[in-house]
Amino acid sequence: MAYRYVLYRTFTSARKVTESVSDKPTLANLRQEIDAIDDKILELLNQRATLVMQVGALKTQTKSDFHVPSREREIYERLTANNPGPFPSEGVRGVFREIISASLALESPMRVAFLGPSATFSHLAAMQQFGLSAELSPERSIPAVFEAVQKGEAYYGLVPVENSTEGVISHTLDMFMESDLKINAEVLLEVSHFLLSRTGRIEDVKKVYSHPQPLAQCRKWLATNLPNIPLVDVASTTLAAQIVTEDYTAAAIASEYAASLYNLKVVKARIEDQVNNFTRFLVVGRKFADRSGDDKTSLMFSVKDEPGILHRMLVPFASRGINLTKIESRPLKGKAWEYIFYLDLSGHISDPQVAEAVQELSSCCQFVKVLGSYPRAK
Ligand SMILES: C=C(O[C@@H]1C=C(C(=O)O)C=C[C@H]1O)C(=O)O
Repeated sequence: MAYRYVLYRTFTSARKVTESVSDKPTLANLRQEIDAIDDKILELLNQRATLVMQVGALKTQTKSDFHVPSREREIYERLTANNPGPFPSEGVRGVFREIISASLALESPMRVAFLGPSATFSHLAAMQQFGLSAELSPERSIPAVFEAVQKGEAYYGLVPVENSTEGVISHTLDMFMESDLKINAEVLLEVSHFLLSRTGRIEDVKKVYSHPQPLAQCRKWLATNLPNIPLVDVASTTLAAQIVTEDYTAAAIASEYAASLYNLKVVKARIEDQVNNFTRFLVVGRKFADRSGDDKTSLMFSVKDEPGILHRMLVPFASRGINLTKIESRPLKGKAWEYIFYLDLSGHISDPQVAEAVQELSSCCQFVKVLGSYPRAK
């Protein structure tokens, strides 16, 4: 019923405006109306920017951080929940992400280090999370991303942590052994691979370049559609795209964004063997993130080697009904057969139940480190 009402309201109000211009809507009339609405949107955006600048001035006086992800999350949630349509809610989030990104840049462009080079999936994830007004800076390695944040050269760092088909990226998890940076957000990105070339014609392809992971994820498609064509491993999908710009007989497996960046044509879209291929990225910063109301907490700990320890380390969570969303173990360097555990759970470290469970866990651990509490990615 609500949906019908919305449709009725949308069409009746649109009709009224149309009638005021002409009885019969023409392309020119409709565009005139759109222009008038765009002018209003622009006026409102400027009113909003003035308020954001006032907030910035207040925050400078109180020496508080300008960027507040929990407030941004609240804005996205409220607007998508209240959106009557037909404008899609996914679009609402995208539009407001850019509005907020541009508002933050009014203060000073926010610098975010990511695992480069440009046009890789980490770059796409950084754009998805921070919008186009953030200053996105590619780094050569995962440790270099952490270092840029540690030194204050970047406000945040973004690194991949796991892929739904290839599993965990252990290099990122290992970084938390030495680094005290905190996880401030997680980003989920659907990974889709595109076959790109200069001509866009499959019959011209005599060689395929890519990073070993996309080559592995597209193995079946390649064997069926390009049998006997040499596959060449290179350091990144971006490098593959760059090589292809100079060779008409080569193709690269890379992102759709790489096609627009390097002016390549799409030979075939979405060639991954497994649909629903997602990569999860972590955003790291120097401080803990505030509670957003729907958060996850990541912990890292090592336990004493004794009977029943695996059971004991889970009891503090099970007894409080805390949901564990992931558990991973990694060998403790320099200590054969001793392990570090990584655990993700539902809730924020400021929730009394979560804080108590972590406290109880420490009684059976050699050490516990809270890596961060952050909004759950949707
Ligand atoms: C304006 C604020 O500061 C920043 C900008 C925001 C915005 O454009 O809405 C939201 C949160 C902050 O990252 C605020 O905290 O309200």
